[in-house]
Amino acid sequence: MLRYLTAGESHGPRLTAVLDGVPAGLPLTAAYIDGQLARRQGGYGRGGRMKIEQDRVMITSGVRGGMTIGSPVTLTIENKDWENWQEVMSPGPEADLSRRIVSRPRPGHADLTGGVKYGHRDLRNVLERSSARETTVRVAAGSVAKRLLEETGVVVVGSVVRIGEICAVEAGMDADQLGQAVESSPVYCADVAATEKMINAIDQARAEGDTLGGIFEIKVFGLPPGLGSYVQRDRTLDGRLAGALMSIQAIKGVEVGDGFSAASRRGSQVHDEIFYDRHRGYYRQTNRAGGIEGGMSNGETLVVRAAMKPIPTLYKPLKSVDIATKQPFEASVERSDACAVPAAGVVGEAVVAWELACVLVEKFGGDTMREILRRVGEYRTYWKGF
Ligand SMILES: Cc1cc2nc3c(=O)[nH]c(=O)nc-3n(C[C@H](O)[C@H](O)[C@H](O)COP(=O)(O)O)c2cc1C
Ligand SMILES: C=C(O[C@@H]1CC(C(=O)O)=C[C@@H](OP(=O)(O)O)[C@H]1O)C(=O)O
Repeated sequence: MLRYLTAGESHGPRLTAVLDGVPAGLPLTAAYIDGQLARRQGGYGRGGRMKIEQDRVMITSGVRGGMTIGSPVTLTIENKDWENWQEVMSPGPEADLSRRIVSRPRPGHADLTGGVKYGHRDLRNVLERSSARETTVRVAAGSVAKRLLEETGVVVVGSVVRIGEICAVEAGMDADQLGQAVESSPVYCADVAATEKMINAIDQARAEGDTLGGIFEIKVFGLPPGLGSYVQRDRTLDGRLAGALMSIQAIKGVEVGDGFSAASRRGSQVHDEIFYDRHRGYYRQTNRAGGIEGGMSNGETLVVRAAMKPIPTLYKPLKSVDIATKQPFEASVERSDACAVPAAGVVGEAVVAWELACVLVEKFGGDTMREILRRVGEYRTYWKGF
C-alpha cells in the first residue's frame, strides 16, 4: 500500500513529506523532482513569493545511489522566505507571537472558520497551513508516483483549458505533442491562440486588483485497464481521483470525460461503443467516458478536469470583519497571486499520478519494480486476448 503525509507551514523553515510503500528498484533522482517543482513555480500569474522561492528537494531517506530501496522516502523542501519570518514563526519560546498577528479574515480563505474551529485568535495559525504553499511538497510526492508510472509506460500530462472567460480549443494531440506544447506555453495551454488571450486576461485582472480562476485538464496515456474497482464504492477510480483533485486548494469542481455536458444529452450520444481488433484488442471510437467505466480504467485515455475558483486574496478590497474589534474593514493585501491555474494544473498532475500509482500498486502488488513491471506486461497481454 502506498501512502504519504505532508507537514510544514507556509513561512516555516521547510516542508516535508514521508512516503511509505514505494517499491524498491525505482530509479529516482532529486533532479527529476526539481524539474517538476520548477514547473509548479513557473506558471504565469504568480505573485511576489515565487520570486523569493527556488524550490529544490532534499531526499533524506529511502533512496541510495539513485534507486529506491523499499523503505520510507522522506522529501524536504526549504522555504527561502523563512529567513524573513524567523522571529514570527520560530517553534521555540523566542518566537515573537505579538508580531504580524492576523485578525482580519479573508472571504474565500480558511481564515475565519479555521480560527473558530481551532480556537486561534491569531489567524496566522490557520493561514500558515491552509496556504497552497503545501502543494510544493505534494508535487514532490507526486513526482515519485509519476516516475513509477513512467516505468510502466504511463504518461500524465496536465494542461490549462480555461482562464476566466478564455477557453482553449481541444487539440486532440498525442502524449508527446501535448507535453511539448504545454511545456513551451507560459500558461501551460496547448492552444497557442488562446494562450495570448489568457495572458492578457490575467494581466488585466491583476491591473484591476482582481483575480481569475479557470479549468485544467489532466490526460493520462497508456494506463492499464482494470485499475480501481466497482466492488466497494470507496475503491472507485473516479471517486478517488475526484477526491484527490478536490483536495487541492481552491478547486471547486471535477468532471470525468464529458462530465457535466453529458447530463444534457441522450444515452446514444454519450456511451462509447465497443469494438475489437486482433492487433489492438478492445477499443472505442469515442472516449466520452474519459477512460473510466464502473469505477475502473477501461484502457482508453483518462481525461479529468478540475475547476479552480479565483484566488481569494484580492488587492481590490472585499468587506470583512476584524475578529478583535468586530468592526468592518476592507482588507489590505501585502502580496498575492493573480491567477494560479497553471500551477494548480501541475499539482493536479501530481495528485492524479499519486492516486494512479496507488491503484496500480494495489492491483499488481510487489515490493519491487521488477515484479510490478512483469505483472503489468502479462496483464496487458491477457487483456488483449480476453
Ligand atoms: C497553486 C496555488 C496558489 C494559490 N495562491 C494563492 C494566493 O496567492 N493567495 C490566496 O489567497 N489564495 C491562493 N490559493 C488558494 C487558497 O489557498 C485557497 O483558496 C484557500 O486555501 C481556501 O481553500 P478553498 O478555496 O479550497 O476553500 C492558491 C491555490 C493554489 C492551488
Ligand atoms: C507560496 C506559495 O503559494 C502561496 C499560496 C497562498 C495561499 O494563500 O494559498 C498565498 C501566497 O503566499 P504568501 O502569502 O506567502 O505570498 C502564495 O504565494 C507556493 O505556491 O509556493
